[in-house]
Amino acid sequence: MTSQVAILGAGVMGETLLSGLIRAGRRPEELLITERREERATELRERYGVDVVSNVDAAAKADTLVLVVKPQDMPDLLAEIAPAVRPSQTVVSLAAGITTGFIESRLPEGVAVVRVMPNTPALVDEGMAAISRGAHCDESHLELAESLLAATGRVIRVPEKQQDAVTAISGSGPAYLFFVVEAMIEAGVHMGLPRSTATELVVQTVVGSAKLLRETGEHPTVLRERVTSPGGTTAAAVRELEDHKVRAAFLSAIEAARNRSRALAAE
Ligand SMILES: NC(=O)C1=CN([C@@H]2O[C@H](COP(=O)(O)OP(=O)(O)OC[C@H]3O[C@@H](n4cnc5c(N)ncnc54)[C@H](O)[C@@H]3O)[C@@H](O)[C@H]2O)C=CC1
Ligand SMILES: O=C(O)[C@@H]1CCC=N1
Repeated sequence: MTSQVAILGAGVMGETLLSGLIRAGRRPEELLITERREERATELRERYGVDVVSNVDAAAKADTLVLVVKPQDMPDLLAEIAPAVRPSQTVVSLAAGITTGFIESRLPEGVAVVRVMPNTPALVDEGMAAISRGAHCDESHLELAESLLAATGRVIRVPEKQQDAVTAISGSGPAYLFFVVEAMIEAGVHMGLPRSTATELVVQTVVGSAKLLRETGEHPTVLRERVTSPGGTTAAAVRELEDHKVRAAFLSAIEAARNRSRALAAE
């Protein structure tokens, strides 16, 4: 029998993982999904050729259970699957804020739980995921989680106490960058550029800058200084950003995300 992976909750992140696993060569027969919304289940069954089953059937059949429901839906999902879960299975949770202890305490004793924080660039195989071990994990469980996430990008291991900060940085991070992109496009439109021109300029600038950061390994300050000619345009812009406390706003925003992650398990 083939080793099966079930994705429980196939919304944005569940589909991101599902599509990545299929791109990486997993056969639809090796995958199962569960989804509360019927029209969404039909859509994914047609798009990927995977079986859609109930949560209990997924828990009974699959070797690996990947939990991708919202943190607020996690208690009900765990209560539903707990009677079918066995200690030979591995449970991988992608939910923000939900600790391995929270999951372990609601499943049979001894089940290995791995906590993961992924992000949406996984959809184009440029994801960043951080994984942490629960109380009953050994190296094989971490490697299993790594092999799932490596299908869609990079994976690092972090102690679980860092996961709320990771969530605030790389989990939510794409949204901050899209926010900056929106603002830059808007600025171009304000100055009279056609929206399509502004969009092309901004998107390629973001992609190019990301590539420059990664490929040179230079510190961002050094790269920024290279763009900033004395008395020039960039210096004028950066001064405005500092005057408007954009750096401080990022610090507060990311701390707010970290605090929200901490609070989610208590809801
Ligand atoms: N969207 C993102 O960028 C990221 C999301 N996450 C985490 O992934 C999880 C899911 O987030 P999204 O995909 O954005 O939310 P979503 O709302 O798009 O997906 C959740 C899906 O789970 C389904 N669902 C809820 N309860 C269910 C149940 N009992 N049985 C079966 N299906 C059920 C819903 O119908 C929905 O399709 C969250 O815990 C979130 O913290 C983590 C990192 C990034
Ligand atoms: O906004 C959220 O709660 C989820 C977790 C990280 C990204 N999206």
